Amino acid sequence: MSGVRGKWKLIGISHQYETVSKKGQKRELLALDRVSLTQSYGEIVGLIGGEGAGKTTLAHILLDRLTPTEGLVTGSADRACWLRLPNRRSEERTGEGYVTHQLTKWGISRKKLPQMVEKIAEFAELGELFFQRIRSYSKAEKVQLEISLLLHLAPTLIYIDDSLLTVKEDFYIKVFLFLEKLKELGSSIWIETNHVKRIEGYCDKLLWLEFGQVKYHGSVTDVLTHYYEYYFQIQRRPFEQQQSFWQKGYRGQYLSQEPVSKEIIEPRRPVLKLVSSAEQEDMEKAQSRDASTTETLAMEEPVIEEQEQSEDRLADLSRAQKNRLVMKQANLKLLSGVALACLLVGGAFFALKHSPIMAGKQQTAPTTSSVTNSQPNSDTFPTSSSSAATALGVVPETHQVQRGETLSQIGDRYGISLRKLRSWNQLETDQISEGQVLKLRASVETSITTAIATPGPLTYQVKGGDTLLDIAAAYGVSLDALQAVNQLSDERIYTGATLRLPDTAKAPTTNQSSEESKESTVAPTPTSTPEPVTQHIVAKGDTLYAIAKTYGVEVMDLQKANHLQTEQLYLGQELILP
Ligand SMILES: Nc1ncnc2c1ncn2[C@@H]1O[C@H](COP(=O)(O)OP(=O)(O)OP(=O)(O)O)[C@@H](O)[C@H]1O
Repeated sequence: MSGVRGKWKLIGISHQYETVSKKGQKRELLALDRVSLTQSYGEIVGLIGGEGAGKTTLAHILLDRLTPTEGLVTGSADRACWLRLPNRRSEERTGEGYVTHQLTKWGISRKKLPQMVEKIAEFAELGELFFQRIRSYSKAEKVQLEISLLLHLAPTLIYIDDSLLTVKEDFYIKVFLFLEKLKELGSSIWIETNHVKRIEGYCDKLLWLEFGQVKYHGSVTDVLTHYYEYYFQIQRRPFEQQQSFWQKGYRGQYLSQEPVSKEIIEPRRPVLKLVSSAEQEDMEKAQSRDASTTETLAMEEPVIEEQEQSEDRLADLSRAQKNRLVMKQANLKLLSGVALACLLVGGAFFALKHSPIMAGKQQTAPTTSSVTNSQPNSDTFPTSSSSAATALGVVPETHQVQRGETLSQIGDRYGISLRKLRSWNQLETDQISEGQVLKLRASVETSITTAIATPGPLTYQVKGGDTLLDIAAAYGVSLDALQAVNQLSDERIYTGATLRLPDTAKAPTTNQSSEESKESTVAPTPTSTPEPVTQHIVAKGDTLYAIAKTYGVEVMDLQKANHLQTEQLYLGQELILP
């Protein structure tokens, strides 16, 4: 195999799945949300994050088995494969028969076959078992067979899942020693795991995903510092609060609460999937970031496993969702459109310049955007422009209407349905005027805060992603009370619907758990002066700036009071209000 140099570049990768509830309700689930990073070849990357964080989805995209709904992937892998156990049909073969069959499929010549089979058998440490049917193997033995085969194919991209953890310790170490050799040859190695401890010593980098978003990507030490701090903060809270916290994050991944029309279900056309080698070469040259040469970008269809992908996905879905409902993860939406664009444009600019598709899109620059927060990412692109962000599918928070623009044009530009645009901006018609600032995202917190800040009837207009529980918690009323005043028999609510708030509703505290809210139904009315608040618990979507604004304090004072060196916040973090 020839050595491979260069980098993977993932720019604004998003992926949506259509899910169907037991009641037949269709909803869009954002499994990956604007994932952007660069990752050098020749390194082992540990992919961590809770169940349903998007690891497998990302793997499918890297392996070119799935086209992301949005975003750009550049990378070079002329032999890509991942560790999957032999399927049922293959299990009828002997280890030897299976290995021979797979090697033949990969185009290994007849001459080389016997020698390679022998090497693989030796590495697999299966002894006589190698000549018996795979169906009699234990899971660990199947993994030993499969990983030995994969390693000897010397792939340029190898994706290893958690099943590697089932093998005995000495075999495990042997695999990593072999991976070190592959690294030297330039292979990209991605290892997915929910058991960080087992892999941390072997990885060069960690990529931590939570609810489809990149939390951190960088050195093992850096990422783990944040990773443990994050989980520690969550674990310190009472169990009910933890559950409510995970559930909230889980629900937040759904783009809509109501049945979606066909228009929304259909995935948006990806901006660009793989760029050609020439384009990538141009991009890298122009960036002067490295003098790497690029090889063919066509990722070969891995023939190692023959299982139907759809079957796997269904299994994954039920497992992930079940587990997550019990308790997992959190969603800290740290990336904003423009902050992300800042990371992207350096790399993106040249891709845009050299890609005819992107070049066309560059004309349509969003005119406004607002920064919420950015997130550390060790490999980032320099400076930004909003046009690049738009072209890459990175949507800013707002858009200022230009002369002659229509709502539908704006929707098309950002890939947002008219229905969502209307609902997020509380538009009764499609009439918009020049200079008007339109929201391009739904935000429970923002809308709740706005609602309470504006004197008027005690109502709340449901936004995409809201749940009844969130709204009840935010206003400090019980779920029952909210259901009762709105005569709701269940928790279903629809985007755009106007909900009455019980008279006991108080100023929103978005970080309140549902349990807390149930206990605090006796509260001042929204018109009365709220009690002085001394602390704020960081909730989803919070930024230091937004918190400071809400409480009428200076960002610097907030930082000082909480000894914060940066603007980085964590979900559940308790902030003292100066
Ligand atoms: N084919 C699919 N259709 C609908 N939803 C899906 C599909 N595949 C995955 N999902 C959902 O997308 C989200 C991300 O799933 P993914 O399998 O990528 O996560 P993961 O990090 O690999 O999780 P795990 O560690 O449980 O394997 C989950 O909520 C999952 O339920």
